[in-house]
Amino acid sequence: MSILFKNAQLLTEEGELTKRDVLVENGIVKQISEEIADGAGDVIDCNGKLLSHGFIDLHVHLREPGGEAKETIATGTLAAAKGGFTTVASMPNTKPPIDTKEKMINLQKRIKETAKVRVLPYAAITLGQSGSELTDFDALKEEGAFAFTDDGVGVQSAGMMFQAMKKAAEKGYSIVAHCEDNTLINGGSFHDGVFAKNHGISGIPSVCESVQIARDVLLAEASGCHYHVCHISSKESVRAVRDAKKAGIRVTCEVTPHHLLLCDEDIPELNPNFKMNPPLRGREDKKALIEGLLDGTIDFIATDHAPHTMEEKSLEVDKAPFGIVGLETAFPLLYTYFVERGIFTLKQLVDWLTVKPARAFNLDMGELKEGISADLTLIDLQEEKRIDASTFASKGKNTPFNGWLAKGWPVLTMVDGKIVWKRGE
Ligand SMILES: NC(=O)N[C@@H](CC(=O)O)C(=O)O
Ligand SMILES: [Zn+2]
Ligand SMILES: [Zn+2]
Repeated sequence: MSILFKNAQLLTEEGELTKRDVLVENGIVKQISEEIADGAGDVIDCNGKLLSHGFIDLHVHLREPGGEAKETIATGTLAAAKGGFTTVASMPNTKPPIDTKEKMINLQKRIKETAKVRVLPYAAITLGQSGSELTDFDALKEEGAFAFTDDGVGVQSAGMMFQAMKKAAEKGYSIVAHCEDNTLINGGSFHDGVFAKNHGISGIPSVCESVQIARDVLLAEASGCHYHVCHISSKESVRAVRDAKKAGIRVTCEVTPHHLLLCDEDIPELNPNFKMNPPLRGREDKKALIEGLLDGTIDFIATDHAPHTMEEKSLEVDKAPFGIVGLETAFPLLYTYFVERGIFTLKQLVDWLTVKPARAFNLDMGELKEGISADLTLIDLQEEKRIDASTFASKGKNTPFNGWLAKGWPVLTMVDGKIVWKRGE
């Protein structure tokens, strides 16, 4: 079984685009050269489109088990494939949360049966994500847990977090944190900034996140564990991570496309599609996130794809759940609003979606070169269209970007040498 990609554009180490042919054989990238003659297998004429290593999203919510009305492994991973992602890491805040070996075994079975792309399942740090008792890390790891997180809630007690980190450090596991101090949420749905003020509502202050990051980097230092911060959103948080990295602490962090693209001034009205956790912060915060990516404080981009049903998102804003979808719009939005505007280079953007997340977690993937598993995505950088949530493969249509014009749409996604999604099919 072989597939030959003809006339593709590949990014070089220096960030230049060069024309190459790429031969995939038995699931492996067999050869990359200027010209490869047609053989017995299929030929795909890329016609100058960008061929990249498949994108890696280490923060998605697939909602199975228990949340199938919002998303399933099948629909979420099809959405991933449509967005050019070949690997996603799924969050364990399902119903019930993935906190025991048995639940992990069942989840792995469902992944095997229904996933369209690679899925790396996270397990919970604490039983029921309740913050009071650690899960059995070793047993969960044995069943393929990717790392440990209570995403959806912060681990409230420093003592519990320290225990988790010490245990993780012993075995070389990663602790991944949603940072949110429950005593500082303030009953808010939006950031404690201009939007909340204009609407006379209470907001979630930045310290709600940053105090927990500051606490955790010190715990990471004392325990020696690899500590990763989810969806970093405020300028103080970026500073805390920057200082920690300078001090030699093993901390990494991710930022979402929506926190890079939007701030609270962009929220048009009390609209649940602009409600997510952490909230869209101020203009200065958005600027700090972009700077943090550019100076290496922020390691990579992850979508925090968080689908909810139309019914849930039609509730009044304070009753609607937090979260927005992101898999099918991440690349075109970032390409259009950052690369085309000269803020990021194409190489930087692709690295933040491929090799950078892989490196942060020591995954042996992320670079397009001979010998790798053929996880590839083909992108039409010229195609421009309006985002239309009704066409999403995801069950979740909850996006603040509906109607936005964006360029750079994936047209084909391959995992392990198999085409898992192709435009028009
Ligand atoms: N990001 C969100 O707003 N929501 C996530 C939870 C989370 O990522 O914290 C969800 O599970 O819906
Ligand atoms: Zn979270
Ligand atoms: Zn999340």
